[in-house]
Amino acid sequence: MSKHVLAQNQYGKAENRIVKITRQGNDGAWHEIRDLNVSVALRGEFRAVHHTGDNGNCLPTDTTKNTVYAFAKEHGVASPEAFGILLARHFVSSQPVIHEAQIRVEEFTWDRIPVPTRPEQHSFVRKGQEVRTAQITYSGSTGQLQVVSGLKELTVMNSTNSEFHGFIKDRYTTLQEAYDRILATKVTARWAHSVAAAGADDFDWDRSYTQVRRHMLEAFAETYSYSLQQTLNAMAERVLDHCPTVNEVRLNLPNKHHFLVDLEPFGLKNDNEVYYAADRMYGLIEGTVHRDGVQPVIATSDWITA
Ligand SMILES: O=c1[nH]c(=O)c2[nH]c(=O)[nH]c2[nH]1
Repeated sequence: MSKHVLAQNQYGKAENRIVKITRQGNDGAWHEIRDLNVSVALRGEFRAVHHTGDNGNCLPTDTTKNTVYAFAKEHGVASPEAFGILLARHFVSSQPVIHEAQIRVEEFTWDRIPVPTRPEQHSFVRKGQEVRTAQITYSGSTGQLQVVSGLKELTVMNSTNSEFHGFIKDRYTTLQEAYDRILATKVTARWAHSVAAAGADDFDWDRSYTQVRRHMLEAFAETYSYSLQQTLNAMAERVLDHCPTVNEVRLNLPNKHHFLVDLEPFGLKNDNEVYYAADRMYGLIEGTVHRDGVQPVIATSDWITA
């Protein structure tokens, strides 16, 4: 007989990252997304589980994770509250030993990227302002002024129009070819200006920033992508094409992987609807694109994380 008392206890799978895509319209081209972080905590008759190693009352945390993904497919995600209520009720009503369930939901919200060439269907930018950056170097001896503008933490997603296949396969390759995947990245961008020191005071830096940001977002949204590398190049080229004072663009793009959840074990078909949003590890795609004949100046050695 133990002298100690097992007091409050709970368990479950925390931080299930889930992206649910709902396709609407006759052709399914209009996408709605819900991007959630769902944590499950179960409370109930778990004394034996702790004391004797008898797991007869233990619904595995792995099952609670599967339930979250399966429920997204079966019931959809009407709202964080509605989804949480469904899950909490399910755990308590389906297992007599579970007396209470607490579901915590964080929702990451997204705006649509306005695209001039088509309705805003499947391209999104995460809500919340990015961080704008600027690095200015002025040399007293040469009188040279170098301005590198930039931004970081601008998270974007295309919920379709992205493929990745035809890559090298060696004995360590397990990646399946993808013909319709989510493409998401958190953009770090820097661009160097050719504005001469004499003209720097009259230059409209705010307007320039807005233009570069818009062109990068439009290129991200409009590019039918066969790799994030191709999207990187398209974004940088679009800026160079439209912003004459920009000489060079460097982009650091972590590939924020979204993996299709296997719902077959639960008799459910996953038609590219329910994704697991992984935060680590991630592909990191980086590159500089500059005008021909221009010497690149932007550092390539920065430490970028997703
Ligand atoms: O767009 C991509 N580029 C890659 O180089 C790569 N590698 C990988 O595993 N997935 C992807 N996706």
